[in-house]
Amino acid sequence: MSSNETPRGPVDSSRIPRYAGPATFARLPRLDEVGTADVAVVGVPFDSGVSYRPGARFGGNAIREASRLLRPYNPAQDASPFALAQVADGGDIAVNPFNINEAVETIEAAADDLLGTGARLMTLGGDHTIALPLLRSVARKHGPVALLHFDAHLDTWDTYFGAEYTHGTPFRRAVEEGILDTSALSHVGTRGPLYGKQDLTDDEKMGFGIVTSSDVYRRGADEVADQLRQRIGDRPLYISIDIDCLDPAHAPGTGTPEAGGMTSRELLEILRGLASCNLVSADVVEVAPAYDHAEITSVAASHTAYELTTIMSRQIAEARAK
Ligand SMILES: N=C(N)NCCCC(=O)O
Ligand SMILES: [Zn+2]
Ligand SMILES: [Zn+2]
Repeated sequence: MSSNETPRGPVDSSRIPRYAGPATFARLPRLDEVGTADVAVVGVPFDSGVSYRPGARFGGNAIREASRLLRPYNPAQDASPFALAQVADGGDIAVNPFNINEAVETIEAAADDLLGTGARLMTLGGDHTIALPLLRSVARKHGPVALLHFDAHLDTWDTYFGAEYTHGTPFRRAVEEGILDTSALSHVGTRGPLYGKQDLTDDEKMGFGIVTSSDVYRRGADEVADQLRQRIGDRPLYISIDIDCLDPAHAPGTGTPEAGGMTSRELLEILRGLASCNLVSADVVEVAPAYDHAEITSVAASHTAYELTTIMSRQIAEARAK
């Protein structure tokens, strides 16, 4: 979208019932209907990298379905994200479910294409394996990026069954490849049993700081967001959200649930506290609708993606106004 064009927004739910028609994220136009977008929302139907329950390949479409109820004005950030910038749904990346190496390459190439048009990426669904190719592509454009990783798990393990590309290993690979800015790496929402104490030692050596789910509970979302914001500064930032950062009460529909997690309110509040960060792209992963009930998980995921797209749209509009 050029700066003098008005973005094409979502379908008007006061005229066309919000449950009618095929689902795009937030009822936004498809990318092919608008040509190019400032923020491209893209599904990544891939879950061949999981160590436990499969099903995150269906996450993107479940989030799109749950996002029908989102409305155009976000009072928490005092912004109408879809009027400030062109946000559009780019459909799904067609990923090989039988060959993880090829899937990783396909995701990286698709992300390169989209970022090459000038869009920021907001990906929906998939297992956490997909963060690696997305980070590779983002780092190719911006250089090593700061990473905020919301997750019950560290995802900095080495291999599973000898496999390097899995949903438990993307961030170790990313550190090895030099695509992360190791002065600004944080896990948020971490909890649950580990394989050994060494997991934490290894993770710290890679440069990660940890804000556990109990830290969030004790210190509160505002203080946590302030601390994260200071650490990130004005570096280009990638936010990766594994929906299992939430307590299973707030996100039952996921593959590796752990008790004692954050509430969806805490997650959304922390994200709002990061609104001034230079968010270049983001993902919401590990939504597995087969284990969901009443769309609890996909509703939480859709609101999470809404806050993230609001942050990106506001920044795009601010940069244009300068
Ligand atoms: N949900 C993600 N991304 N990772 C979980 C890995 C848990 C494990 O198998 O030890
Ligand atoms: Zn996880
Ligand atoms: Zn994860």
